[in-house]
Amino acid sequence: MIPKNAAVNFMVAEMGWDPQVWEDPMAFKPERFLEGGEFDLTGSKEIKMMPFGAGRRMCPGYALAMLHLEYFVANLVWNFKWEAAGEVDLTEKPEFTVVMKHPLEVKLSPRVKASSQ
Ligand code: HEM
Repeated sequence: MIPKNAAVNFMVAEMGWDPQVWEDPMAFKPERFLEGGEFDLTGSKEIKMMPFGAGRRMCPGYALAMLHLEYFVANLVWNFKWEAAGEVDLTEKPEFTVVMKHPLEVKLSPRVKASSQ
């Protein structure tokens, strides 16, 4: 029984580390977020992650935010060549949010496009 006026916290990060929720949770597998993958952002079928909250008060701007983020990342990949400048170490460090213990260093170079002028 949850007492009246109790504050209820969801352990959102733990959800992401739970092998009962995610297959091989610590593996870097971005393809799991492809359409048709094990990823459900709205939590309509089940709640496996909740970056935009869940339920009736879920972020109403999530579709706009996702469009913007996809557009932003797509442009970064389209306009720049990304190469690791050293060893890539995905070890985590908890701060206000979870950050990389050894920050990623990249070598960025612009993808030169043929000018139309
Ligand atoms: C990456 C971008 C964003 C993230 C991670 C995010 C995340 C969230 C989260 C976690 C909540 C609380 C949901 C809950 O209480 O269960 C929320 C609420 C809300 N968000 Fe977002 N949001 C984003 C972008 C946006 C955008 C672009 C808009 C508007 C254009 C927006 C408008 C709102 C509003 C109005 C609420 C309050 C909804 C309510 O209380 O009924 N958000 N958002």
